[in-house]
Amino acid sequence: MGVSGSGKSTIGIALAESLGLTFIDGDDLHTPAAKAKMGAGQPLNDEDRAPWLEIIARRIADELAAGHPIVVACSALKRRYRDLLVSHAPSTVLIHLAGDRALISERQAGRNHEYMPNSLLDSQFAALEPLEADERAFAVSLAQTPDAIIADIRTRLDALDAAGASTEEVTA
Ligand SMILES: Nc1ncnc2c1ncn2[C@@H]1O[C@H](COP(=O)(O)OP(=O)(O)OP(=O)(O)O)[C@@H](O)[C@H]1O
Ligand SMILES: O=C(O)[C@H](O)[C@@H](O)[C@H](O)[C@H](O)CO
Repeated sequence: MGVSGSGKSTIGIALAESLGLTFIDGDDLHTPAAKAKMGAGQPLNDEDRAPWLEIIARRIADELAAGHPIVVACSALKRRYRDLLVSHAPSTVLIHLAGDRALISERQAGRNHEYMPNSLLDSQFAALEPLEADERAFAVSLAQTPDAIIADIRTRLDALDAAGASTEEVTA
């Protein structure tokens, strides 16, 4: 999870490969209308995100029901969004790719996104609610190479496993 440009797709793909799991990018599950709204420079609101989060939550539940632990990239900016995802898959581990706005803005400048303008970064930070202590979650710094981030995540997941928490599905 994290704001636009935090590395969810990049790290999600690499993490899924590293863990031998399927990867699902929440961006691929947006409706054309939602993509058009963001493309027009309008941030999504709670009403816009609700059906999208439901679709992601159902995909997670379906994959887990079929015995396929997965890695999912989803902004999951607000606590109640994360609670919805976790309600469908209680074993979810949320991983926040956290970093400062300047670095993320720099990274956004280096890519051409299908629809997301860099101008929406402030609205992403405005919507972002930091992880809370009771969430089965951790933050990792995005100010590292992708390989270092993957190593960091795997260390933290192993620690969760050692603590007896099975990690069937992670959300980046
Ligand atoms: N750890 C990293 N180090 C350097 N560059 C990175 C790192 N992670 C991602 N990037 C680069 O930053 C840009 C944004 O990454 P990415 O598209 O994965 O973010 P995202 O969170 O999925 O964004 P969005 O939600 O807008 O799709 C890409 O150009 C990507 O190659
Ligand atoms: O929650 C949201 O506002 C959206 O999911 C955005 O985060 C974009 O989909 C994604 O970041 C692509 O840029």
